[in-house]
Amino acid sequence: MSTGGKDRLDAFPVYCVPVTFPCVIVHGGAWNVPQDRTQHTLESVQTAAKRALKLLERSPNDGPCSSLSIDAVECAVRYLEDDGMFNAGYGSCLCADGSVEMDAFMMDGSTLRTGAVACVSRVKNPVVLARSVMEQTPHCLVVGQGAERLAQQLHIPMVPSPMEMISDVSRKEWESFRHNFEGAVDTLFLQQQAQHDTVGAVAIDAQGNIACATSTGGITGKRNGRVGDSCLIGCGGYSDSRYGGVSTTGHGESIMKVTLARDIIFGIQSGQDPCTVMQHCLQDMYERVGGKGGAILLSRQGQAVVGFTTSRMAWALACHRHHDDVPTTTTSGIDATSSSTTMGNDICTTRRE
Ligand SMILES: NC(=O)C[C@H](N)C(=O)O
Repeated sequence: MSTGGKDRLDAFPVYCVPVTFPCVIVHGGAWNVPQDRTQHTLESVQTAAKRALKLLERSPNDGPCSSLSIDAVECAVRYLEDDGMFNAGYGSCLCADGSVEMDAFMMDGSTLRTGAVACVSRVKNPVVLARSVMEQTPHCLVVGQGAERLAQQLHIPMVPSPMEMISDVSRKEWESFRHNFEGAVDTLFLQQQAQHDTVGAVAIDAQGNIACATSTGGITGKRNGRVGDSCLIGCGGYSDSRYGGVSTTGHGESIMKVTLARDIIFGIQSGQDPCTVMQHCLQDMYERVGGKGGAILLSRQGQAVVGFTTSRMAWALACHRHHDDVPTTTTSGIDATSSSTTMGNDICTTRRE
C-alpha cells in the first residue's frame, strides 16, 4: 500500500440512519470480507449490538456505573473479542515473529476520560483492561508488561500463555504474511483473501452519554512493539457527548496521520452534516496518505453514520424506540448493496460523484 496520497477514490458507501436514544452501533472491521465469512461476521455484529442495547435499556440506577453507554460498548467489543473470527482478543493477527500483541481503547464522552492498552499478549479481553485504565488509574494509555501487571493486580482475566490467544485463522495468515507487512496491508484492505479484522462500538444512553471502544490485534506481520491507531485517542476512537462518538478501522498508520476519529468529531463540532463529514474524512485520508478504512459514528443530534472505503465492513445498529409498539429495531449491512432495516426507508446511500 502506498503511503503517499492518491488522486481519486472510487465511489464508496456512506449510510445515514436517524436514531432515537438509547442506541448502539457496532463494526467488525473495514476490509475485504470474503463471501464465505459474510454471514458469520454480520450475525456476530448484530448479536453484539443487541446484547449491548439490553444494557442500555437498564435503569441508570441498576448499576454502579454513571454511564450505561460505557457498559454497552464494553459488552459489544468483549463479545466480538471472544468470537474468534475477528482480529481482536482470541484470534488476533500475529506479529512478524508469530506472537500476539493486542491494542484496545475506550472513551467516556461525558467526562473525556480515556483508557487504552497496547501490546498486551495474555489479557483475555483487552477492552476490559482499557476500561480499567480509564476508571482505576490516572493514566490514559498503559502498554506491554506494565499493562499486564496492572491486569494481574486488578484480577482481570488472563490466559496462562499467549499461545492461547492464537487461532488457526491467524496462524494461517501469519504463514502467508510473516515477512510481508505491506503485503498484509494490501491484502486486507485492497484485495480479497481470507483475513479478519478489528472491532468497535459506539453507544448513547437515554441520558445522552456517549462512549466508544475499539479493539484489535493490529495487522499481520507487524513489527513487535508496533502500536496501531486503535488504542490512540482521536485515531481509533473519540467521544464527546456534546457532539458524538466514533470508532474507526483500517490502515492504522494512515488513520494516525489524519487522526481520523477526531477529524470526524471536529467536522460535527463545526456544524457540518454528519453524512458529509464521514464522506469527506474518509476521502481525505485516501487522497492525503493513501489509506483505506472505515468508521461508525453516532451523533448527539440523532444520526448513525457508517462509511467505508474498503469493499466491505460489517456493521449493526440497535435502537430503542419509545414511541412505537416494537421496542427495539436493528439495522445492519456489510457492503455497498446489501443492507437490511426494520426502520423503513431511512437508510440513504451517498456516493462520491
Ligand atoms: N484492520 C484494522 O483496523 C487494523 C488497525 N487499524 C491497525 O492498524 O492496527
